[in-house]
Amino acid sequence: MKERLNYLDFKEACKTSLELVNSTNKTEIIDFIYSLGRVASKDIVCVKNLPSFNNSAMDGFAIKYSDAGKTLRIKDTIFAGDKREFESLEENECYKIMTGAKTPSDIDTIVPIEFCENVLKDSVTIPQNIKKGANLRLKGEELKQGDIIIKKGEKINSSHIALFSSQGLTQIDVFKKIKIAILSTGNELKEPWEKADDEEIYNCNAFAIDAQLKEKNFESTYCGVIPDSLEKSIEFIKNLRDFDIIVTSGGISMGDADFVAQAFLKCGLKIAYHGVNLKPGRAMMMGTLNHSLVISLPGNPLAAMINCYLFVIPILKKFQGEIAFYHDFTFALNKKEFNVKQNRTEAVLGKIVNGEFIVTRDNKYGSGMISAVFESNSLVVSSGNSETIKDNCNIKILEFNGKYISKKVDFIN
Ligand SMILES: Nc1nc2c(c(=O)[nH]1)N[C@H]1C(S)=C(S)[C@@H](COP(=O)(O)OP(=O)(O)OC[C@H]3O[C@@H](n4cnc5c(N)ncnc54)[C@H](O)[C@@H]3O)O[C@H]1N2
Ligand code: MOO
Repeated sequence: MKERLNYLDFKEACKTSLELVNSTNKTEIIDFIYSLGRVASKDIVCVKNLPSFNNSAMDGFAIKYSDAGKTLRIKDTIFAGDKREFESLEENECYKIMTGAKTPSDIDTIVPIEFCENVLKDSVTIPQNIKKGANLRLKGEELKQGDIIIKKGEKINSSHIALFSSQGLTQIDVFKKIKIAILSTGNELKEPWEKADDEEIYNCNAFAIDAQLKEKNFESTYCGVIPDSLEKSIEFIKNLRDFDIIVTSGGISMGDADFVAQAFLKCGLKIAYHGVNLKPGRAMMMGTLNHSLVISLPGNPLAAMINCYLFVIPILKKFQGEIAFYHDFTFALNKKEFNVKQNRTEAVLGKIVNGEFIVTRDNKYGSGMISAVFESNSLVVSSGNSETIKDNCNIKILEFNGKYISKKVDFIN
């Protein structure tokens, strides 16, 4: 008789998976315009005060507050980019000034042009009711030299790129992209560009996994289908040495053609676990092979996609050097009661709309289905301690587009 998989508790499997992973230490310096989505490998600090000189926030008049309510002589006009040093103002004098222009050192207030009266070529009447210090942007008020713009391990987003440009920082230290191989298994598979007859199915897992990884900024290489034979599988695996992470799907369960675990073992895999007490997604294996991490997902597409989301994304984030790699959850009101398995962690698909969660197809779908994932945008993970998830109560939800955080939180209901 075949040995039953030794199922690991879901929480234990999540913990073990992440413990197997160390952040990559390979770094490179890249041009800032290509740094979007990459992970900073060093703290990057502000090198130029922001702003780097006192300047006007409005088109208007630069005055001394003590001259409010008076008609003032316009001494000169200052434009953005003007590098001249301006003389101190006498009483009853002001400068006309444009947005972004450097302010003379003795002025303390800017009055927008539309608030002034009698605006002539050489004089203007300033209203009485103005606020001292208004509309001035002060040197270093946003960021000072030495302030941290992005910390090591943070993912670079569009606001970081704005800051890099504002600093003239064109060379950014990032972690090198980790190398990920994606493999499928099964003689029944045809590639989407081949012709599949009724007894054959199209390979959907490889492309679903690749797309999920792309959504989170990872690049992967699709290496093809591992053949359903031990010898050929071993040969195939030997050619994957260059990859940091090898993600497979299928061939991991109890079938006579399920060679994946055996083939990896023959190649030297050290198994961390094989089987998780999770529905769907029980057939899951993880281990290390030389310098690579091997993650074997179930063949059933729905289970493969859910396990990719639950396990693979946090693992890759940690490997890539990100500090925020734990799933974060949100609360939502459960609209419809549904049944869950007892004594087994269950990941239930649903849709969260305006803060309300609606379970997909009353939680009655098979782990081979693809459309149930397509109809959903989130997951509820139940503990196995009760039979139902009641309606009209707040439950913890993992959104497919959810956030990742640096501190572990318990997202299980
Ligand atoms: N006796 C047992 N049988 C099964 C068990 C078990 O514990 N005892 N577990 C079941 C569960 S749960 C799952 S999940 C599957 C997982 O099996 P494998 O990971 O070995 O996957 P396969 O048998 O290779 O395939 C399962 C199913 O998925 C289809 N598949 C595989 N790869 C792809 C792909 N790239 N694209 C689309 N579809 C794919 C494959 O054709 C099968 O229909 O085992 C259960 N059985
Ligand atoms: O455990 Mo399987 O992974 O339900 O489909």
